[in-house]
Amino acid sequence: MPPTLVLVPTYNEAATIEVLLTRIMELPDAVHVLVIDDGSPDGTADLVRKVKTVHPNRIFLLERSGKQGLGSAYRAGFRFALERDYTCICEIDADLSHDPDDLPRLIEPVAADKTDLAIGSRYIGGVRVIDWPLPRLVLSYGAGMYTRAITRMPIKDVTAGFKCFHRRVPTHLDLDRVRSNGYAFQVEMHFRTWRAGFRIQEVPVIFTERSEGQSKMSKAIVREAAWKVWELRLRDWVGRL
Ligand SMILES: Nc1nc2c(ncn2[C@@H]2O[C@H](COP(=O)(O)OP(=O)(O)O[C@H]3O[C@H](CO)[C@@H](O)[C@H](O)[C@@H]3O)[C@@H](O)[C@H]2O)c(=O)[nH]1
Repeated sequence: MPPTLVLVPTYNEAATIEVLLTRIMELPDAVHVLVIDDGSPDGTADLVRKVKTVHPNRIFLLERSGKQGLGSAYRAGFRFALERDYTCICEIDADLSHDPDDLPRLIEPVAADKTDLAIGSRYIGGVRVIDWPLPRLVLSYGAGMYTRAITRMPIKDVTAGFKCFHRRVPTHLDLDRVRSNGYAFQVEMHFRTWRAGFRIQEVPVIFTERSEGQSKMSKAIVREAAWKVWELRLRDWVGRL
């Protein structure tokens, strides 16, 4: 497996972060983790430091002051990865809704140069979501239909947060231009990756609703995603993506 960095943004994920890190550490040694924590009041960073004492060379912690958004956390994570020698750069949620055992299935096609971005998809070959309340499932699935209708992006799970990029993708994309901060960050990265001509593959995964902690979904995040797709489409149309 090539040098791989798994980015984990966290805000109040003390209930699950230790288990997540321990499970990722069961993967081959080439897989490292960067947790980007936004000063979680529940002490998430202390727990990361605790697991880090066991794996000092594989776990990294970036501590930021105050909640600055998912997109901002990922931008910082990608910069960290690109300053170092990682070939594969993955994203995963901290709440165990994504199964860390699926990481090799996302890393392998990228490592074998069969694709530039492997997306862990909930919506190919049916709907693979466990325990999501119906309104949340309808919102996520509906957001996908809306986004695809406006952007024409050939991706089923447009808001997926579980994926693996080859480093050539974020190297090519100008991260300073990716301004979305909520879950729209995921849509914007997919759109820019696709429009830049990179290869994208969706890999079926099962998404299980978190049993601990709370989602950071908010009306502001939904609003941002709703107008962002129009902005991306229009920018692309006038050649100023
Ligand atoms: N550092 C940091 N991390 C954050 C912030 N906001 C959220 N996170 C972290 O980002 C991850 C995802 O946030 P959740 O709030 O758990 O997301 P969700 O509602 O379960 O979201 C699901 O749907 C989204 C939209 O479709 C997906 O983008 C996401 O991957 C997941 O599938 C979690 O690890 C959470 O701690 C923030 O402001 N700062």
